[in-house]
Amino acid sequence: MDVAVVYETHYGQTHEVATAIAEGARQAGADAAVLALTEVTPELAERAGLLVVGAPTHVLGMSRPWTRGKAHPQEVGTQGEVPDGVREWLATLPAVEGQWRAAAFDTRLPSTLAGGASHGIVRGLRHHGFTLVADPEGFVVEEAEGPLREGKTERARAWGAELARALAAPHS
Ligand SMILES: Cc1cc2nc3c(=O)[nH]c(=O)nc-3n(C[C@H](O)[C@H](O)[C@H](O)COP(=O)(O)O)c2cc1C
Repeated sequence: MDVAVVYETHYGQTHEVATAIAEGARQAGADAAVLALTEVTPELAERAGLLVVGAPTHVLGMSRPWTRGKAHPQEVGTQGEVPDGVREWLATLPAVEGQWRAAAFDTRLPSTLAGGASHGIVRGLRHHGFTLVADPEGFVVEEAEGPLREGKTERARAWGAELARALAAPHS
């Protein structure tokens, strides 16, 4: 697999962006897969030519158990369980010493004070030794539960194609 687009989502918006990124990567000739956090093993993450990691912004950054609980109050009430988010998943990655490439994105509200989960994702990926091939991207949602702002799906496709082309370029 050339490109693995890994996502956390609670209302489906980040999944939608991840799907569009993979479509764009495929249009540019890459073999791309979209994977939920629970589907990605550290071994698979390490094998992907490019790991693209995305998550919703919660309280200016990556989600935490209590913010995920806010997004799933009915589940917390019944089972007391909140699925892991990208913050916990990043901690499971192996150290890869620079030879593996990655990029990060997030979804966020349309506010200058929105923050962005992608900054924390970038820090986590760098911490594990990944080389970032692009600046992080934020995709705006109109409301917490969506929809994506008009034009963002197209932007995600174009970004996916840019990433695939960066992957095809020689290692720098
Ligand atoms: C508890 C909680 C906190 C949030 N905090 C922020 C925030 O600080 N900044 C922001 O831009 N969006 C914030 N949001 C909105 C999310 O970014 C939005 O729900 C997300 O982009 C939707 O993506 P998803 O459908 O993949 O979960 C928050 C949402 C929740 C549930």
